[in-house]
Amino acid sequence: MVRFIEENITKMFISKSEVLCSRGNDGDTSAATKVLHDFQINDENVVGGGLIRSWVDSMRACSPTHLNSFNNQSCWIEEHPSALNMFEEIVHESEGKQIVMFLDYDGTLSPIVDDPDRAFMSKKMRNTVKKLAMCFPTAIVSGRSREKVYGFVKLTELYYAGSHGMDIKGPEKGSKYQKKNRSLLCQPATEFLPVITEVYKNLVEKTKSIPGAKVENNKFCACVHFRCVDENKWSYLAHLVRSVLKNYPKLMLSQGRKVLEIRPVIEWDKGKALEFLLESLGYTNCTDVFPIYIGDDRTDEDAFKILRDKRQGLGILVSKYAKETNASYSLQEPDEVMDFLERLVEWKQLTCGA
Ligand SMILES: O=P(O)(O)OC[C@H]1O[C@H](O[C@H]2O[C@H](CO)[C@@H](O)[C@H](O)[C@H]2O)[C@H](O)[C@@H](O)[C@@H]1O
Repeated sequence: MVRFIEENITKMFISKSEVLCSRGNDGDTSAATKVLHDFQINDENVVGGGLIRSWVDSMRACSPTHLNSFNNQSCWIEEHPSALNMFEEIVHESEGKQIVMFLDYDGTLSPIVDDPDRAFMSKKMRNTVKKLAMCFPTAIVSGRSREKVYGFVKLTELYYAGSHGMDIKGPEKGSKYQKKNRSLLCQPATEFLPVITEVYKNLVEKTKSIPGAKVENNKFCACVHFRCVDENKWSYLAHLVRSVLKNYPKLMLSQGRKVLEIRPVIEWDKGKALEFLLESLGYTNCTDVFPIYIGDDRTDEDAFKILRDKRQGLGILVSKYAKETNASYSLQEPDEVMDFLERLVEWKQLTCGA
């Protein structure tokens, strides 16, 4: 009986009543109840089971091995053409406007790797971003803590928006695009710092028995990595995460690339960070600004949507596969991002002598 429950809970395809009704010959209800308690399955979580299944299904669906089933690839490319192929059209559209660059980090400037602590960007990419920042105001917008993403990028002349935009800092004094020589800092979620620290510790404790699971403290948010966890255990891990989150009504869960993100329930995201940065740069309600946002993940969609809704600038999704997106263009991988950024630098130098 206990084995039956464990096997089925791991798959998350059963409800509490199904477990209790399907008592085996052993009739071991107390053991069943204990296992249910250990896994914290209750009616609320059974309802949440649908949510967990949908997270896990969409995480699976985003794996390259499953991706071919989404839509028609050639149709998607027609709708979201390569930003490299459309380069001339893009720069033509930006004519007479100030380009402002927004770059996501993981999967955009650095390739996706198993170990999040080793997601290094290449020297070539760093050099390209450095040149880019000489031509246009440039911001890195990442789910990671600002300090951590700065540790990877190591360029002082950029704006950094860490923790999904909840921790924004301007470039150091003397940088070309530093506005009015004043330092810039925006941290709309400071009151959540203690709770994030606490939930991070609880998640580490709760998930430590799952081989490959990794919890990352991203300062104003946290995340649980699924990438190195056996796919058969994804539902169980998602369930554990949800059971911890149940005790934190002011935190919410969202999904990224083989990761569940834990964030404060505040109206702030990468889209708001983009708006804040444009405002700080003096481009509120301006028609002569052309923001370009490049990102690969669901959290980047908030920024793509702002640009689409405002009909301002454009979003570029980094993906080899067809995905639902608010971006207008696509690039397949970080190497293509680098080529696109290089072309922008060359174009700027040719046309304006940056
Ligand atoms: O906004 P981003 O800069 O894209 O950050 C989002 C998350 O990126 C990192 O996780 C992702 O990249 C890892 C390294 O390649 C990969 O192992 C993981 O599966 C991806 O989800 C980062 O570790 C997270 O903290 C960020 O939230």
